[in-house]
Amino acid sequence: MDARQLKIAAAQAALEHVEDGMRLGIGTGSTADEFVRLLAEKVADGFRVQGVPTSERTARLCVELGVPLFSLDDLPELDLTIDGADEVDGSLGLIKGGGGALLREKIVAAASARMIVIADETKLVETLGRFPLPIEVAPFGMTATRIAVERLAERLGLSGAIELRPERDGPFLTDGGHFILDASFGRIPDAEALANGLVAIPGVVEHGLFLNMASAAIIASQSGARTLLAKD
Ligand SMILES: O=C[C@H](O)[C@H](O)[C@H](O)COP(=O)(O)O
Repeated sequence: MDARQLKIAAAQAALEHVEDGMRLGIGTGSTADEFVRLLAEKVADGFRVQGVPTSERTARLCVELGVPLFSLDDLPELDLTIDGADEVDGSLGLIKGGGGALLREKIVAAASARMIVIADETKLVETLGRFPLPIEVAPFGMTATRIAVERLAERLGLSGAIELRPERDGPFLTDGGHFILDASFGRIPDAEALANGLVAIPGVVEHGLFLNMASAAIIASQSGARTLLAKD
C-alpha cells in the first residue's frame, strides 16, 4: 500500500464507527479528506449524517461531494469526530495543526462525545515533538507572544526554532484570521506542562497539543488497520 492507500484504510476503518443519523465532526487534512470521500459514497446511498466541518477546506469538499453540513452552533453537541493527526503517542496524545485547522478542530473535538483519530503508522511516536508544534497566535503583538513562548520553552527545558508559518505572500492565515508559530522542540517530555503554559499566554489563541481528547486512534500499516484505545 502506498501512503494514500494507508490513509484510505484508516478512513475506511473509521467509517465503521459512524452510525446512521449521527451528528459528526469532520476533521481536516489529507487523511480526513479520504474519510469525507468514503462518507460521501455512503451518503449518496442514503446514509444520513449531520456533519460539522473543522475548516473551510473540509466544508468545501463536503459541499462538493454532497455531505450535509451544519454549523457547530446548529449542532453544539456531537456524537463523534473523526480527524487526522500529525503525531500520535501511546497515550493518544496528539500534535495537530499541520494544516492550520487546530482551533476549529479542538473546539469540534471538545464538543464531541468521542474523537477517533485516523493516521498511518508514520505518525506514531514514543514522545510528541518530532513534528513542529503549531501554536495559533493573535496577529496583534505576535513578537511579544513569540518571546513569551520562548521564555516558557526555556523554563521547561525545551529548545528549538519557533518560526512564523509563511504562505506565498506573507504569513499563513488560519480560518480564524490568526497566525501560526511552528515550534521545533524535537521532543516534548512534559506535554501537559507545555499545554498549560501555552494557554496562560494571552496572545496564544490555541495550540496543537490535543491531550486526553482522543478516545481511539486507528493506525493503518502494511499489515492492516489497528485500533489503539485511550486508557480510562
Ligand atoms: O490542521 C490540520 C490537521 O490537524 C490535520 O488533521 C493534520 O495536519 C493531519 O493532516 P494529514 O492527514 O494531511 O497528515
